[in-house]
Amino acid sequence: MKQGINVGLLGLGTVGTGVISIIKQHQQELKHQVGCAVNVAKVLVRDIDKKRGVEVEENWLTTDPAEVCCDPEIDVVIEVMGGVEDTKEHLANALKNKKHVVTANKDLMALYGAELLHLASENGCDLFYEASVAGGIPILRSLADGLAADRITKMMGIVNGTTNYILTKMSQEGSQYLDVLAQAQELGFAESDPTSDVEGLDAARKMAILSTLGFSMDVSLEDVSVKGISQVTDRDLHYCEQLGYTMKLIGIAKRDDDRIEVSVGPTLLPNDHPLAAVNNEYNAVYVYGEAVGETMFYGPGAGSLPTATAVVSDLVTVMKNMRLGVNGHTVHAPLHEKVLKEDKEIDSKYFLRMRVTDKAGTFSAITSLFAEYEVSFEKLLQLPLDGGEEAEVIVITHHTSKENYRELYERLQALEVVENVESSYRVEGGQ
Ligand SMILES: NC(=O)C1=CN([C@@H]2O[C@H](COP(=O)(O)OP(=O)(O)OC[C@H]3O[C@@H](n4cnc5c(N)ncnc54)[C@H](OP(=O)(O)O)[C@@H]3O)[C@@H](O)[C@H]2O)C=CC1
Ligand SMILES: N[C@@H](CC=O)C(=O)O
Ligand code: NA
Repeated sequence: MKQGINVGLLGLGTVGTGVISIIKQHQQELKHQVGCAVNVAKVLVRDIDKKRGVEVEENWLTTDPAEVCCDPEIDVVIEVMGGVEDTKEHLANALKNKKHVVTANKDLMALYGAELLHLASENGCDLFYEASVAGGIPILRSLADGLAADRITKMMGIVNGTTNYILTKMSQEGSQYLDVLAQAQELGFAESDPTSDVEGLDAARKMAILSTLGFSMDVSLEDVSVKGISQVTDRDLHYCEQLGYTMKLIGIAKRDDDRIEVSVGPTLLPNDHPLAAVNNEYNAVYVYGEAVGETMFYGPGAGSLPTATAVVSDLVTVMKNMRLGVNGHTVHAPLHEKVLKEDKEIDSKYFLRMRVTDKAGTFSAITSLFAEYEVSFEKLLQLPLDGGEEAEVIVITHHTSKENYRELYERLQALEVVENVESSYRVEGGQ
């Protein structure tokens, strides 16, 4: 093993700053674990003159990716810049130049993970991406190592810090959606374009990565049914509270007889459900294995130092592998062919909020339709709206298939007494 390991960074924003801080502050611990010093050699940024949140040494910064990805002195490239197509090219160059890669980039791994992992293997290099899912929680290594002997059947959790922060502040403090989103951006939780957070795409990418690893199937973003939180209103949250539920953006990946479903959407959880108590930018993932049963992983899902911890831990794994001479051996082709469930096989309970005409017969028209589709009510509320001519009906259904529910929903929208179905969310937990 040589005297020290040279690391090049692509990006020095929220996560990159945390990576440099940890490398500097934990140098003694790192050296103890891997037997040599960790040196930062080069850092790619867009703007060399920008003020940085950490002390930057002379000659570190560059705007030329080749100075990081092609420099023969650099052993490991840490990608914390984001982006997809150009970033993929930078990482492909790094791997072809025999550099190990650590990335926090779920957009990239959800789209090109398989291709990059094969390129890494071909070049005898490691490629690790723990920070890409649930920030500081060591969930990918738990699936790949700690639960490697088991057969995973379900993963369910909160995997986006920004939306959990927003929903927590809206529910608990009555904050306004746009104000809290701005706070999440300020705190460094949100993506550079927060649309991917609030529309559920970031969580969907993470669920695709989790399912690929957990189910050993090639699951892509297109396989994930996605709905975000941008349409969630104060009224929805008010009724959740009134009915004893908490709303969270939940990712669900389930396997039944080798047929899978993967989805992300605002979901009502009973207040005593463990995921209902996961607040702010914290994430949590339930993993069910046939042998182990239920396990739960909890921790900060976003933010500078928590995310950087995952990145630097991957770096430590690369360095331990270098010491043992076993880099580039982690890729496995998926064991199972991916088969997605049909909508008639996907089962759930639902919350519905409808604006209806407040007159005799409305209630019976609605209940008759539910009876026609054999969907029974778990909870039902009818409340007059201001003005007196309209009312709001809130329903929590018992279990039904996604296919049946979609048809019922369309028929409800078309009912003369229903002015509009204002919102509809999945409900998990309970009976
Ligand atoms: N923030 C978080 O909590 C988490 C983020 N991630 C992921 O980590 C990655 C980084 O996120 P984050 O640190 O928040 O992002 P930031 O926007 O804070 O930082 C991005 C950094 O990359 C540099 N950069 C971006 N594009 C280019 C480019 N084309 N050429 C050169 N430099 C570039 C920027 O340079 P400059 O500073 O000069 O503008 C900046 O230093 C993303 O993939 C994100 O999804 C993963 C988990 C958690
Ligand atoms: N924007 C992401 C950052 C971590 O992946 C989030 O909010 O979870
Ligand atoms: Na993680």
